[in-house]
Amino acid sequence: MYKIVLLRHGESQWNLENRFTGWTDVDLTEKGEAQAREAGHVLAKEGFRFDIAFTSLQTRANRTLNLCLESMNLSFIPVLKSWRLNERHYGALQGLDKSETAAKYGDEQVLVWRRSYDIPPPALELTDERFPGNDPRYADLPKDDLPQTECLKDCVARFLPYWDMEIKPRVAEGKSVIIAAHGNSLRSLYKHLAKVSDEDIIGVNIPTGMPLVFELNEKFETEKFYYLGDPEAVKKAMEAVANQGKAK
Ligand SMILES: O=C(O)[C@H](O)COP(=O)(O)O
Repeated sequence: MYKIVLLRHGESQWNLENRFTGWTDVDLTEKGEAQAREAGHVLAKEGFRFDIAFTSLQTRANRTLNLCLESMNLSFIPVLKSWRLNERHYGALQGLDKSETAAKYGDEQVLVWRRSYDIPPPALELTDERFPGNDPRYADLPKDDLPQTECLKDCVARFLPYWDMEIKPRVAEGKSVIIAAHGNSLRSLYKHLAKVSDEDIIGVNIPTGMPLVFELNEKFETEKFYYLGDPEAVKKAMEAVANQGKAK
């Protein structure tokens, strides 16, 4: 049996401000840092120990991973980073307040933009300063891979090849793996591992800083998955994420 851990970054500055973030590279708040350390403590207490870690090219996930590993005394393990684990690109919504956007366009429309499987938010213009082609960290990416917006289906399409080629083989050879990434990039992997339908994925919300464990059999089929931590706190945190996209 294999166990892998998925960890969404701790609270970011724009989580706190309730703004659409996507590929905007915001940092953690103090609470987010504390959540990352706490995730490490919980994992250590439950007997987890990692051989290798995977994360995105975004500061909030990178720092969450570092703080988590530090509190587990595992700062020395190899860390592989890829843009394929980045948050789903939120297109022209990036920077906007989620509740204000819901007040303007309606809760239903915002739910579609946030959670539907195949309807992307409005796209950025190529000339927009928020376009990732203007960010040197993506300079080596083929132009066609640079998103102007993404729906979850697009995110699945970029995440799964990385899972298959880089992460899964390490797990298969017996390495214990943690993946520190983002709400929607982790929903992509969640959808795949838990075999969630295109319709049902709309109801899946991943809270910040709470380790999510997947237990997989030899065929890489999910036997069970669960969050570590107090179930009531997890439930509340998931509801809070769902409510972020509603008008006040
Ligand atoms: O990109 C963002 O705004 C968040 O990281 C995830 O947001 P969501 O829960 O609104 O999809």
